[in-house]
Amino acid sequence: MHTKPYTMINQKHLDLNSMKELPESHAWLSLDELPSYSSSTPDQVPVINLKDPNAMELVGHACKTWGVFQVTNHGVPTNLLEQMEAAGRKLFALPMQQKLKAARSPNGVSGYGVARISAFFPKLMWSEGFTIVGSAYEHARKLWPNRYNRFCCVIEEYKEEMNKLAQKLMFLMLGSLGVTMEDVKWATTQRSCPALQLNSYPACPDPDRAMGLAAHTDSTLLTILHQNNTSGLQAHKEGTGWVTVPPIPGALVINVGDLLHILSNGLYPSVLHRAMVNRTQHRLSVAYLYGPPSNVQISPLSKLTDQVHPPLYRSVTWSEYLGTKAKHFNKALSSVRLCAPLNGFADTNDHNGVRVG
Ligand SMILES: C=C1C[C@]23C[C@@]1(O)CC[C@H]2[C@@]12CCC[C@@](C)(C(=O)O1)[C@H]2[C@@H]3C(=O)O
Ligand SMILES: O=C(O)CCC(=O)C(=O)O
Ligand SMILES: [Fe+2]
Repeated sequence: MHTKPYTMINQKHLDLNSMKELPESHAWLSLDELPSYSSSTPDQVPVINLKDPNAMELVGHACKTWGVFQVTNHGVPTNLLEQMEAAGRKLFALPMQQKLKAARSPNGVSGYGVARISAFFPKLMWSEGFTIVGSAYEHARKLWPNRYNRFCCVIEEYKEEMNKLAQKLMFLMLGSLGVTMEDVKWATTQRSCPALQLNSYPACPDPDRAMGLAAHTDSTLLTILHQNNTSGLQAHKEGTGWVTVPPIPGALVINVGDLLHILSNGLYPSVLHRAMVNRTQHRLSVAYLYGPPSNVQISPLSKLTDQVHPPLYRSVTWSEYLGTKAKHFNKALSSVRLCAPLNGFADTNDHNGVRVG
């Protein structure tokens, strides 16, 4: 019987795990499109113990200065993080043909596939992803016809714990701005429809020319990221450049997303981040993308605006913003901006200039 060589299932779904060389389709010309500044004191992403009596103040400061921080003592059981990681590992270890049974449809949100931001770049990324919005059941059944139950249970439990942590973080982030949960009633009264994004970055034969996940901001209020023990996540800080967010066992990474940027009227800028790959280790990450209920209008909080600080953004719903992001990618935030910044320069987060590939 004639069997086709397995690596190329279709143009976009190369089996990266079996590649001995970097194919041209994945060879990026330049990975460093944004400047890095040398500094004698290395700048490090803050690590915050959520049981610290000053946690609110520390969170506020981290949101203002970095837009990213790590949290410890967050209340999510370590064994659940381990189970989630194991579930992701099991999923990505399936044969490509099996994974493609749960492929994300061209206009769909959930399922297996390449990074959806690939459409904005001339080169492909060294990663594969699996997105879950709502129930994982339909896709899990296609992946494991007789044994999908365990996977679905872990996902549900993980989402439940992440939702609790997201609420806690919202309380701290808004509290540090002097805003109460009363001022944002939807945050406690209506449930949001978060997304879970599992990312797999196989070991790469030529990591200096490959990109795991290109620089982007998340469209969320906040994102909670669990990374395995392999580094790769980098955050961009104005005046510093790209900084690695090192894996700390048991800690979770928190990103400020575009909707919190809008809600805070730019006081908490969303963080530009990317994932790099390495030669020897397989990296795995799980992102919980948390936003408001999809049809709630999000605009700069009135407590944060006055005549001197006018609202900088028009109101948008999360679902509208996701559409804008899908169309304009890193220009989405400036596309909903009302007034030009006072300094006459682009929005701090207007990363239109990011050129890659
Ligand atoms: C809710 C969502 C946010 C997201 C688009 C999505 O519908 C589901 C996946 C999310 C993700 C994860 C990787 C980075 C990102 C930019 C992407 O392409 O898909 C985000 C999207 C986002 O935050 O806009
Ligand atoms: O893998 C990572 O560290 C980053 C993942 C990420 O940015 C995302 O899923 O939005
Ligand atoms: Fe992200």
